[in-house]
Amino acid sequence: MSVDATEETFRFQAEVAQLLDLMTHSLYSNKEIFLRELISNASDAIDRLRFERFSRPELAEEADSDEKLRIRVAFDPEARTITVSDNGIGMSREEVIGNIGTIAKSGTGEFLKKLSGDQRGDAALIGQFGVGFYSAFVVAERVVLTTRRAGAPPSEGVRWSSDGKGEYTLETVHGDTRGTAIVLHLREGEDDLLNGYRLRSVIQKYSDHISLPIVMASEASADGEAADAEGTTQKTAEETAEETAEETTVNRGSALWTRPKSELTEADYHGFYKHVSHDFSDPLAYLHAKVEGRYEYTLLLFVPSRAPYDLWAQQPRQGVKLHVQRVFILEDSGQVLPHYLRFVRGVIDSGDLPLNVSREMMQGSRAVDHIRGSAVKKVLKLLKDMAENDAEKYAAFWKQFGAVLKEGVAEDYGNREEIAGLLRFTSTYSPTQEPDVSLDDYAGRMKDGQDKIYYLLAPTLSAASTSPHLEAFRKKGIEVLLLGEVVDNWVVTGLLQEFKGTRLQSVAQGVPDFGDLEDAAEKEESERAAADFAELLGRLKETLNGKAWDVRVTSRLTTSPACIVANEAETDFSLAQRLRGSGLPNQPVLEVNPRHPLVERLRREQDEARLADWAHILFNQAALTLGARLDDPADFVGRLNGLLVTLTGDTGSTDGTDGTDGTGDTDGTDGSPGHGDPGAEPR
Ligand SMILES: Nc1ncnc2c1ncn2[C@@H]1O[C@H](COP(=O)(O)OP(=O)(O)OP(=O)(O)O)[C@@H](O)[C@H]1O
Repeated sequence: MSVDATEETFRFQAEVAQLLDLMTHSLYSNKEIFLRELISNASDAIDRLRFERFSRPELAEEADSDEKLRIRVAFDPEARTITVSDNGIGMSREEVIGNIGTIAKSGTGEFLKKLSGDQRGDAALIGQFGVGFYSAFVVAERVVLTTRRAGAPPSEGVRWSSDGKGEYTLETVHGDTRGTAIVLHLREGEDDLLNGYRLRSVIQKYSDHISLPIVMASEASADGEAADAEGTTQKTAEETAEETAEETTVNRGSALWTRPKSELTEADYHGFYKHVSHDFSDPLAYLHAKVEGRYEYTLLLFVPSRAPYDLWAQQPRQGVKLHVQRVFILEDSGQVLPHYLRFVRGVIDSGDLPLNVSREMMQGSRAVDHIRGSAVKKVLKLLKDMAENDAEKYAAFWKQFGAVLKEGVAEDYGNREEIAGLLRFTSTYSPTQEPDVSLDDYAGRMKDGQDKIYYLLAPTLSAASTSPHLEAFRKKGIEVLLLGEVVDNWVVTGLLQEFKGTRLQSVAQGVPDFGDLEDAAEKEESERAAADFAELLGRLKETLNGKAWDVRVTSRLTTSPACIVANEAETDFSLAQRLRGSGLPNQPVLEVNPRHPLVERLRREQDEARLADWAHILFNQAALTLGARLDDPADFVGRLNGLLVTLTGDTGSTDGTDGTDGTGDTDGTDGSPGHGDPGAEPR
């Protein structure tokens, strides 16, 4: 290629510079993966070329009759370079600027924040993020990429060059051939890579499953024999015939998912997973199914062992690649697998779709509907089998993806029951906060006479597990599911009001209903307490007018004086709270425990102002136990301090019995307690 005089210098996007720096340090112990990454990109580039040829026939004209789409790996011991080239789609100048030297992935900022500087942890994270092209700098001190876009004239070749230190140069060059060549000028001390045997074995280890041929120049037969003696590569007769005298295909080169399961080892599947997912770790589970009948398709789907970095990003990448007759067509963006299975990676290959299928066409396609239905069922079955046969593995899955799977209860009505069976919760029976209870577990150990599945929603699991609402349930030994994730609201309130015929009931909504678990004596006691406390309740209600919709006595508390619950007709308070963003239900009800000494004492409180202080303090305390925010924290503190000073009796001026507030308050303007706090403003 001849060089054009115009050379421009650009700076890397700040994130790229940061990532490059981290990458070169944290990936060093696994430096060979640069080859896997560059081959993977080359393979994607050829896939894209094949796909574009369907919609742009003029690109097809470019192809020679004997054109062989391939990836080539070469090395030059003299120049100390390794070159990875492909005859795929190539890049225009704009594409080079947009793709190389820029990170266009959503969630990059958050991802970078997670990096700690700890080498091992960062290496795993970076692997998950997808190191891609930049991994070349782990072994290279300079990388030169030369490319020409398919369909572009030879005069529009582009050369990108950088030492990875913050800047790169671009120049226009004469590009004789379509595609991309990446030349790595190795760092000092990396000469062990300049070895055909080594490169072949790295390719076979990481890239054997790439469905395109990866070719290398044939070396002295000893080298070739050594590679074959590894026994990892068996070529088809066709492939062997295609090889030139100078070049041999190093990998097997057939689409892995088309091969019979019996031929494939776990290592084959794991290697392929790393290619499709750009993940470093092995998958947690996978399924490989060839379906024949009305529609014919192959599924090779993986459940990763760790959540991808962008799982919660606005537009997370869906990781299933749709193929039609082995040709890559597009990455699923929700047409094939639903959003709640967005963590699944893999390949779906269909023989029933046209090669020029577009996202729009997929929407109305019966074949796609059928494949989707079957793929979802198979993934749910895979998870069910994992849950039944390997609880530890399933717990690991749940930790990473449980919150996403819960979305399925709302998103996938048809599979609601199956998904509900896969959910795991922490309950009052759990020894730790680990979610280890399924709805079936719960249903299986319900008490005689218990007819509901009880749950408590709270902003966090800790708030749920210490909530006063659980007191009576704990005393009666009734299990309660503790729900502390945002998505739990949607799981229980709207969509999963019952599980296999048993109703779900919040323990913080309406009047507690223990069904047959409440005996006659308890009922009688509750009724008597309601009558005995009627006057106090009326006074409290008046005081809390505008704050609490009602005040009533409850049997749900044993040790706490009060709690806040949602009104029967309301949605569960936790949902309301999150919708409003405040912390309390729209029309909360304050429930007081008639057996608590504080409540008992209040019944005798004659001083209306002091009663008002107690009422507000009880209300706000109850709000705090919900993990809610107080609307008026200063008022709460003022009232509380006022009462504390009264209780200590050490006011310096009064003993609290003279009708004043006993706070040492000197202005005496309203005579109400609560103003002894020097910081509190008058109400
Ligand atoms: N050989 C190539 N031919 C054509 N385009 C390429 C090639 N290599 C890289 N690219 C372009 O550069 C982009 C960035 O590559 P990079 O390897 O950094 O990330 P990626 O492949 O998109 O994702 P990942 O980081 O997960 O590997 C690619 O998406 C592709 O558009």
